[in-house]
Formats: sequence, C-alpha cells, structure tokens
Amino acid sequence: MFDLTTIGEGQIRLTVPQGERLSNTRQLRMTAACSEANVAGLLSQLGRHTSWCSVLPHSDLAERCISEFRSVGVDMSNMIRVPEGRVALYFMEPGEPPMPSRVTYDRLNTAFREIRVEDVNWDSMLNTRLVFVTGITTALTKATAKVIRHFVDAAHERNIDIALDVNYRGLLWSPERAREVLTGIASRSRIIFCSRKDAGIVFGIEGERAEVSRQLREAFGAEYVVSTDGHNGVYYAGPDGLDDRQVDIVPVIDRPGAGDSFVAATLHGFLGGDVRQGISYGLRVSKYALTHHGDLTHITPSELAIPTTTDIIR
Ligand SMILES: Nc1ncnc2c1ncn2[C@@H]1O[C@H](COP(=O)(O)OP(=O)(O)O)[C@@H](O)[C@H]1O
Ligand SMILES: O=C(O)C[C@@H](O)[C@H](O)C(=O)COP(=O)(O)O
Repeated sequence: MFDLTTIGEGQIRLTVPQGERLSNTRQLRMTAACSEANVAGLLSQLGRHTSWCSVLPHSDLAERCISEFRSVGVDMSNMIRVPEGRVALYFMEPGEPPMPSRVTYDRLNTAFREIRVEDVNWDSMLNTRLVFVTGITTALTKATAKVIRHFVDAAHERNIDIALDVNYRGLLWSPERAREVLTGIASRSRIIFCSRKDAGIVFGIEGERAEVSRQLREAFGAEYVVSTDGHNGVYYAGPDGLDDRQVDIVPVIDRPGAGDSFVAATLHGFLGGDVRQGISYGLRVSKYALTHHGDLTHITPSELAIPTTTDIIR
C-alpha cells in the first residue's frame, strides 16, 4: 500500500541565468518539474511510499523527467508511456527587483493533456492512505479535470483521505473557473492547502492571518486548513483551534518548489498523525528549498530534525 498517490503533468523546467532574459540568453539550466511529483519526491525521501501517475512519451526529455523523480524513490509503476507526444516545458526567468520573475509555459498539445479515465490503473492508485491533488492539473484541460475528479470521487467512496493544494495559476485559468471546479474537490478533502492570496483570488475569502484558514475550514468542512503567506507566516485551522506560525526569513536563491516542499513536509506530519508537527517540518524544509536550484527539494530525514544555519546564528 502507498502512503500517497498523485497525478500531474511531468515537465522540464528551463531556467534563464540570473541577470539575463529569455529573449537573449544563450544558456538554460534544465531540471524536472511537476508540483505533484515534487510533493511525492520529497515525501519519498522522508521514507514514505509514494506513486506518481503522468503521461509521458518515449523520448529523452521524458526520461530526464522520470529519472529525476525516480532517483529520489518515487514509484513509477503508474506512469503511462505513449509512443510519441510532447513533454511540457516551462521557462523561468528568476528576475531581480525591480524586474519581477517570470514564468513562460510551453505546455499546449502535450501527451498528458489528453489523459483518459480508462488509462489510469485505479486499483493501484487507490491502494493508498492519501490521495493528493492540486488545482494545476484540474486547470489544464477538460480531460485532466475529469481524471482528477474521478480520482477524488473514487477515493471519497473508499474513505481514502484526500489532500488538496489549491495552487492557483493565473496563466492557466480564471478565478471563476477555478472556484467552480475546486469547490467540489475542496469539500471532499480532509486537508486543504490554500495560500492567503489564493483564498482571496479564488474563493473571495479575505481576512487577517489565521482568520483566512478558519473561514476556508468553515466553507469546505475540511478537518485541517493550512494557509501559506510567503515570508509573512503560516496559518492553521483545525479541530484544536487556530495557529499562527512565524517564518524565519532566508535569502532566496531559487523560489519555485518552496510551496511544494512545504506541503510535502506538512503531509509527512499528517501521515504521522500530527499536522502541527508537519507545519514545523514544512517551515524548515521550505527554507532549504529556497536555497537550492530546481523545483524538487533534496533532503535527508535527519535534516528535518537538525537546526539550519540561520537557527544556529539565532
Ligand atoms: N523568504 C523566505 N524565507 C523563509 N521561508 C520562506 C520565504 N519565503 C517563503 N518561505 C516559506 O516557503 C513557504 C511557501 O512559500 P509561499 O510563497 O507562500 O508558497 P507558494 O510558492 O506556494 O506561493 C512559506 O510558507 C514559507 O514557509
Ligand atoms: O505545474 C506547474 O505549473 C508548475 C510546477 O511545475 C512547479 O513545480 C511549481 O508549481 C512549483 O510550485 P511552488 O512550490 O508553489 O513554487
């Protein structure tokens, strides 16, 4: 039995060196990406048994993507391989103030976008303690939204816990559409991750700090709601009340992946029966994530427990 199974689009991230633009750079750093696989990848490094389903062709780019997540222990037996098709790309310009960082997607007509319910090995994907889904995959196409809804409904019927990360991406869909699709999924989820910003954009829920998590919890009837707010704090609402956690700010080397590593570490706590402990792990691991390149965070279980350099300085 798996601890967590998930479905999401395997991508290649191509990052422009600091101080250059996509329009003039001659070099790109290549890493694998996928929000759901990032979460599975971090959890598997922490000793959890995870499986990731995507649709990828037989190509070198697909191998590059699969090998990065396989190397940290994610089970690939649910990966759907097709003879040909595109692998999604995303370009990242890190930006330096006043220039904002910029993401450019090149993910139309990819193999994953046409995934069908009958393509997935549901017996295996539902042989799990926890099903993890994000708003990114429901945003891509009608087909991907249908598969995720099937995944959630089938898990719900079998009393399998569901975790949702709203992860709103304005480049992929509108707030109205996100609200329409994600409301049903949120109301089946036992734990919801929704940043304070996304709560406002997607659900029109505004408020000070943990008040946002409280309102989300009330709106969807989830047992736990965890809301990130960048370096401003992490807010929690659960059966034991509210919590408001401080972030120990570190300089950012590479931002993408911090949110996913936070979610994964919190789910590590959830799977161990203690979400608040998970948030402490999340606060720690997301700091590591910000200080190294690539979306997938590399960590050893012992690093969850030891203080980071900034902890020691303080
Ligand atoms: N400058 C920072 N220093 C330390 N931790 C940070 C910093 N920025 C973000 N984090 C951590 O990363 C987590 C995720 O960041 P956030 O930007 O809220 O997520 P997302 O990438 O999903 O939008 C935060 O909850 C926080 O714990
Ligand atoms: O699927 C996407 O659109 C982006 C992901 O590939 C990427 O890994 C990501 O979303 C990172 O998210 P974060 O951890 O919230 O920065």
